[in-house]
Amino acid sequence: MLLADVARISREVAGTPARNEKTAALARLFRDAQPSEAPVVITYLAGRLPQRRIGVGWSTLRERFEPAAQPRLTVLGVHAALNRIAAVSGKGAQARRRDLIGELMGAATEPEQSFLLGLIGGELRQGALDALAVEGLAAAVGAPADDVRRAVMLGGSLGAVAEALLARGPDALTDFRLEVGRPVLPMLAHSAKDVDDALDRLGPCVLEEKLDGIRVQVHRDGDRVRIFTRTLEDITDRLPEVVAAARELAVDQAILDGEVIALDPAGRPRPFQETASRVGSRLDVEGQQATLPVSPVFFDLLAVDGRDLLQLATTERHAELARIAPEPRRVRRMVAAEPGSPDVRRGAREFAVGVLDRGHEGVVVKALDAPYRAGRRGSAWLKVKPVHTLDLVVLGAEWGHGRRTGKLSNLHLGARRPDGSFAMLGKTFKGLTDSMLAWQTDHLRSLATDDDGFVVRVRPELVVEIAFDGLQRSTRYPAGVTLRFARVVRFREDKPATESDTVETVLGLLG
Ligand SMILES: Nc1ncnc2c1ncn2[C@@H]1O[C@H](COP(=O)(O)OP(=O)(O)OP(=O)(O)O)[C@@H](O)[C@H]1O
Repeated sequence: MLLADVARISREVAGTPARNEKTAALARLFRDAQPSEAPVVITYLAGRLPQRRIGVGWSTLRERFEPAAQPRLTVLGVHAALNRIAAVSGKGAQARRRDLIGELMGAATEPEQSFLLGLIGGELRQGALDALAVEGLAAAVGAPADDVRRAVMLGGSLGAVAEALLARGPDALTDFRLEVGRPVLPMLAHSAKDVDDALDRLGPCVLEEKLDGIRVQVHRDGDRVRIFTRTLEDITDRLPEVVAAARELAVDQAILDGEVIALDPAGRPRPFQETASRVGSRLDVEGQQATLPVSPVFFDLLAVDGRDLLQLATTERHAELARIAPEPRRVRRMVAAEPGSPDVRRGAREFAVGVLDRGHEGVVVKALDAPYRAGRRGSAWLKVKPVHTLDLVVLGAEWGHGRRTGKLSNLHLGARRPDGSFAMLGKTFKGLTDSMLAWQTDHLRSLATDDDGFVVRVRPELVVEIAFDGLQRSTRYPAGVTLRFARVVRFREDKPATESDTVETVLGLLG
């Protein structure tokens, strides 16, 4: 398949507001794709690079390259070229990368050049593309879209499902079952205003402490244990104590959902940043384990000894979890089977206060009869936190002055639009400690697409959690609102930009 075909369909999809036209265009493209091309085509359409980063900076991308007259670049050829660029390292790497980009751009026509530049610079991102691609793929192979969606959820990757479907048709869907060792996307929560609001919306439910750690999915098969993050990254080697804890469970095979968290000797949580840096680090694991051990605390069980529990009700899954995991390895919970009763409501409020007193973040309230909806932000789980924060995406940062000279400081913050682009909501440098400033300067430089000496624009990938005192209407910002007294709480490296808060959520807070 030619890159030109992908670039053309990408423009068509972005250019029409009609969902059925978008899906039809994608279906046409998939019908023409070879199975092995599908995973790359899908990431390109979503505006992502399979290599994630290729180490090419904005100064190279800004250069003009003479375009080719005829389209002849193939998708797999471009993929291989970008792999070569990503692999360049050592002395003279910049110049070598520039040469390779020059070769690639020189072989591209003008529309292909602008597609490639958008792709490498992160400007083509289309957040909703994966959902559309599922529908396009289903239409291309004649399979029900729901079945394709479920296969993606259980297979962990749209690319793998697409490749199998294009190779073998709808029969391939039976390959994608819940399997120990293969992670699935976790179920996510919506927000509720307070405990009463959550009880009203859910009916019979269970309240659980919301631990402020890092979400993990732990797979155990005999002695083999694997640990995955919420973005399905394998972090087993970083957490030997979690592996050991999983081996102690009274079970042979299981998939567990939970949180890892660093606790002090009294069982109170240590600051989130400590847990996050421990989980994020591959260096000196043994030393770190000695100084900052983390504990897994589980709240769900997806499979046990060959049985898939996803369709079972919360109550039944929790009963199975209680059977295999001892109490300290499970979150504390309180069942509210009759949420209409004043006593139960009072008890629920007291439970939430007790959770905060123990230093945790809030509660997650879950409907008792709900199945586990992997990969979905379902309305069966509602989180209640006393401090409202937003997870926004860094769009750029300004060079600091005075004490902050040479550091990237004032952050430009964006909320996600339905089409995957971002609307800037405001700026802040409040709440940033010296070590956060140093970290963000390094990190944002690696995402830079432009630097005019005042503002560095970056690929919209870094999520930051922002506290604020309220919203105010503003004609200066595109969504018509800005944040009052915004301050950075922490970086959310565990959260992809596609799951950051949306403009709709922000406008909903205006009341
Ligand atoms: N008992 C619990 N049940 C479910 N999730 C929990 C629980 N305790 C802590 N968590 C964490 O809270 C998150 C639930 O909120 P959500 O699904 O919206 O993810 P999030 O956007 O990362 O949320 P937040 O930023 O509030 O942690 C989970 O991803 C998980 O990491």
